[in-house]
Amino acid sequence: MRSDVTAAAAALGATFPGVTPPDAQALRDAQARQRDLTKPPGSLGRLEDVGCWVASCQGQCPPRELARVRVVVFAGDHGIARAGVSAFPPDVTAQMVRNFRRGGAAVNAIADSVGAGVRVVDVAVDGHLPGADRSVDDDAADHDADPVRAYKVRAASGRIDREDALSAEETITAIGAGRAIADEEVDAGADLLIAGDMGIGNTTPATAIVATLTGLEPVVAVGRGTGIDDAAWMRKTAAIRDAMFRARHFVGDPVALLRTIGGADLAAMAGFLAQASVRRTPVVLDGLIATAAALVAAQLAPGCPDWWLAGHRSAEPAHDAALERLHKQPLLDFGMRLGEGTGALTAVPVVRAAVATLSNMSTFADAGVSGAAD
Ligand SMILES: Cc1cc2ncn([C@H]3O[C@H](COP(=O)(O)O)[C@@H](O)[C@H]3O)c2cc1C
Ligand SMILES: O=C(O)c1cccnc1
Repeated sequence: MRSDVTAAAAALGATFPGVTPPDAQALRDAQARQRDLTKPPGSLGRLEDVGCWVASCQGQCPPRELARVRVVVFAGDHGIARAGVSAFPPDVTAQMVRNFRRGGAAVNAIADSVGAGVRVVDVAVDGHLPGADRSVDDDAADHDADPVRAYKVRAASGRIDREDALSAEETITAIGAGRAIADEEVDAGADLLIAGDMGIGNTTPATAIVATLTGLEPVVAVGRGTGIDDAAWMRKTAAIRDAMFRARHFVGDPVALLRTIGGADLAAMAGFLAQASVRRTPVVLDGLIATAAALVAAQLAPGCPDWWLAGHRSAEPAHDAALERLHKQPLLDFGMRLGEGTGALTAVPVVRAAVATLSNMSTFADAGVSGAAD
């Protein structure tokens, strides 16, 4: 039976109001201020662009220091994981959710180091897998009242090479869940949002979505995920080929794409990323999973990519294609391939440096420093 929360999420639906662009006047003010600061014009390189982007998102120059950076980790299992496409067993998803809650995952460590908050949402974790570690849920005394499960759509999305990931109703509920979560975060004062992922097998639907939307051949798009061997890579490539065939008519239909070859986590992330833009809140994109969801969100709510910055370039080949399609140049290129929001979080200090320089440096006039010779 549906909870009040998921019914409310479904009511939000997949039809988005228009996305308004970041503030053009604040952008011009920021660009002018960059020229007045005590440095040769342009000498801070892309840091200057990032600072200007934050100012335009905030609608003010100089921009405010980021006070509440939040990462929401969308956890969900995928039926395709049973096809041997990952180096790890599906049980790891639920086990990692427990690890996130205890603060022991990479996302927790990096978030702590950059002063960000982490929220985990179980949208489709499978708690009943054969051989699953049942003890992972022991921490939650009352499962129904557990906030991590408030937006649960289903247990594991469908096996996308053979069946739809979601029903039509589940797809709308999942998109609405992501929207509701973005609303909650913005209402609680978030000034920078990150979508993270946790779900064994999730590079398979993410790659299938990116390849479908960018026209990539599966053999070019498929990466090693958690570190699969050649045999698993061949199984994964076949699964992605079959999934792409099932979705071939849905290149222009983002809701159908999420339903056929996405999943509840990807749908919720897409809703979250689109709604952040509706709410005029900047986002740093993470790796392949988040960027696959972003490509779909860009179809759901045209104009939302203006509110996004690419945090890093994942080692996954399909991530590059997705970034290119979004015209995004990533801030970092560290060979990271973890997800969870870790790549985006690692880029947060760069964003903070961009804001700090634009806000706190003196102008030539204030500091009594001579400008460039005529
Ligand atoms: C311990 C562990 C922690 C993770 N944190 C994120 N992922 C990431 O790796 C998985 C995707 O790769 P694939 O498609 O190959 O399964 C997802 O769980 C993703 O969130 C993890 C994976 C593991 C094993
Ligand atoms: O780029 C990502 O987000 C990614 C890559 C590998 C495994 N999990 C996530």
